[in-house]
Amino acid sequence: LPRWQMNGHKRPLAVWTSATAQWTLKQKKPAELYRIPVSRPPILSGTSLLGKGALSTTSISPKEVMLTSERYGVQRLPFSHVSDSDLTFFEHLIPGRVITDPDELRPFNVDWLQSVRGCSKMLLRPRTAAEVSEILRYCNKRKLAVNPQGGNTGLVGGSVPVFDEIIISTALMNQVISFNSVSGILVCQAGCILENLNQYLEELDFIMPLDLGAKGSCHIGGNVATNAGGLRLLRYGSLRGTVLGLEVVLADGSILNCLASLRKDNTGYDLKQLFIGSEGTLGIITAVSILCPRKPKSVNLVFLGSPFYILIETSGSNSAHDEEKLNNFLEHVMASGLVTDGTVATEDKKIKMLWSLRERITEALTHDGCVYKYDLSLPVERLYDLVIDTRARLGKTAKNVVGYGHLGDGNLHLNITAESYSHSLLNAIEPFVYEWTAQYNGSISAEHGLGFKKKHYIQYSKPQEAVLLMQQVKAMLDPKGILNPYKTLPASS
Ligand SMILES: O=C(O)CC[C@@H](O)C(=O)O
Ligand SMILES: [Zn+2]
Repeated sequence: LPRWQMNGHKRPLAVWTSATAQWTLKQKKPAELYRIPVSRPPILSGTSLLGKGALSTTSISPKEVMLTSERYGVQRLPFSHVSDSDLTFFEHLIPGRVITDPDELRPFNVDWLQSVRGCSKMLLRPRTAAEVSEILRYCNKRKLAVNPQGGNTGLVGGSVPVFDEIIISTALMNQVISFNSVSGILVCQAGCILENLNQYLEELDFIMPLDLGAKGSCHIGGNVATNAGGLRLLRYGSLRGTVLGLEVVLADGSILNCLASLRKDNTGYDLKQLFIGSEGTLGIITAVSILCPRKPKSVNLVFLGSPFYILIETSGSNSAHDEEKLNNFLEHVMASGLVTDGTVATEDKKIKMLWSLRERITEALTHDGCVYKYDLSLPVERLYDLVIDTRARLGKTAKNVVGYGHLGDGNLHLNITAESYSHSLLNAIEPFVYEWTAQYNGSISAEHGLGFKKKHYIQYSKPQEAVLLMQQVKAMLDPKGILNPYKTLPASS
């Protein structure tokens, strides 16, 4: 018999507040008030990913990750090399915020998955858009390549340098600029950590419109730059809808202030959309204006099982009404035999516990060995077929082939594990997975971006004309190609 655990415990209603909290750069620092541990713990013991808001302590990896340039055989483009006079310039511009110590630099050169590694010799920690502007103006003149970096939680190798690009960290740009509790519009700097922003908003009876497993480390600027999807997309829509404005520093150092806080604005091209999802290749996002929903007064989470497990969260304003609707749904799916078991949670602690089962799958997979990740948009009815076909194709050459994701969004996370990295396994997976996806007009990157690892496969999801136009836009905005090179787009032929 199904074991329904209908939890009767009700949480108190959130306290209404009409106060408009105005934060300025000179006021309290929310990111400091809400400093919390990172959600994604280190993969290898001894490798620290702590302290993205502050510099990590020295960490020694027991097994050094192979250099990206060696593993993938990439040639360095003819950018300048950082010289002593460059160092003097940056130390004068942002004293005490130029990192050159190799031990301190190590975690910023390696991605969270420990799958790609660059060899940057310099990390800069600006606090303001004006400082980012000075940095880029100088780098552009000197033809020094840069790698913008937020929380370094990306999964496609987009957030770490490929060679010796200068890392520009957003970590110290962590101030809330303003929040309007009538409109729900938050304006903040790019380096605010997603979870800190959510906690800040919850106290004001609002929430962030996005939520990710990496929330404890990822920065809102990085979320926007990669157009991160996550766990609330089905409910609140993508960042392409909720982001109302951006402040961006362009390759030549000019500051594009499109930080509008308007729900409607039809004056010309919507330039902010160019930077959403551009992965730091067109400009560095320094501030974000984002529309935040009210904190729901009633939340229900159901964890259901048949051949698959599924988590469904409902959020609304009337718990009696919400529970009645949910119970009708549950009776229906149970009676039809679609669902054989499950549990319902309304209590905060249990909701968090159930969500952590879902949020920590990525981390769990890293314990199974080397992980090959695919993030695909497919027609929902085809979603799992790819897992079955991949399993059949790879046979024993893979350890595990698993599929999970965001069913409501038609987004499959296909993950293949093996004892160690091998070119031959990679060649058995790619382009098979991309061809499979393209035959159903899917997308080869639903929400993770193309970064370094997927840039050569863009043509499986975009026509040649679109790729060409993207390359032209890139050449116009960044003629010297200094912004996050080797990422997102294949080199123009
Ligand atoms: O690790 C993955 O493949 C997916 C990561 C993330 O997008 C998730 O939905 O948990
Ligand atoms: Zn996901």
